[in-house]
Amino acid sequence: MALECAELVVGDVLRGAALRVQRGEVVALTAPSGAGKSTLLRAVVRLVPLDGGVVRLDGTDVATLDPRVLRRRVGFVAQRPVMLPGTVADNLTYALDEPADLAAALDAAGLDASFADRDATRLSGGEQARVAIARALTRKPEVLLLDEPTSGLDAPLAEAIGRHVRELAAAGLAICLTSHDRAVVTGWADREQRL
Ligand SMILES: Nc1ncnc2c1ncn2[C@@H]1O[C@H](COP(=O)(O)OP(=O)(O)OP(=O)(O)O)[C@@H](O)[C@H]1O
Repeated sequence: MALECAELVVGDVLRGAALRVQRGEVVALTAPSGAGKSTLLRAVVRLVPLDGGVVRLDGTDVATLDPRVLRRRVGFVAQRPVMLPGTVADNLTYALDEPADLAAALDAAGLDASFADRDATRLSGGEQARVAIARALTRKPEVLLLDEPTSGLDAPLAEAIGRHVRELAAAGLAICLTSHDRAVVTGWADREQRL
C-alpha cells in the first residue's frame, strides 16, 4: 500500500472522504464538479489542512512528515500549475538537492529536450501543464497526483501523456488523477474511485 486516505474532513467540502492507491496502479478519482476532488489531492500534500481523518504514506501519517519531504515523495500537479520565473530547467531543478535527469523528465511529460532553455512563464497552458508533470517527476516521487492532467491538451498530446502515465505506473509509481474526461478515466486508469 502506498497511499491511504481515511475519513478526511475539510470544512464543509470533504466529509469522511476516502482514497486508496497502491504501487503500480492508476486510480481515477471522480465526482461531480465542486465535490472536492482537488481539495482531497491538496489535503494529501498538506496544502489544505485537515479538520479530521488521516493520510498515510506506506503506513506513516503524513502529518508527521516534513512537508518538503512529503512533497518530494508525493508529486502533486495542480490543474493550473504555477511557473516560477526563469527557464524550464530552472523550474525543474528548483529546490532539488540532487542533479536530475531533465531529459527523461521532459520526455515522460511529452516535451522535447529543447524545452529546457525556454522561458517557462511564456509557455502555453498545455506546455506549462507538461512542465509541471516533468517538475514532479524530477523529484522521483513514489506517488503522483494529477489534477485534470489533460486540461489544455489536444487529443494526441493527451494520449501521449496517458501512455507515459501508464509506463510510470508500470515502473512502480502509485498514481491518482482526477478527470471529467471519460476517455481518460477508462483509458488511463486501472480503476475508478468515486468520491
Ligand atoms: N481556496 C478555497 N477557498 C474556499 N473555497 C474553496 C477553495 N478551494 C475550493 N473551494 C470550494 O471547495 C469546493 C470543492 O472544490 P474542489 O476544487 O475541490 O472541487 P472539484 O471536485 O475538484 O471540482 P472541479 O471538478 O470543478 O475541479 C467548491 O465548492 C469550491 O468552491
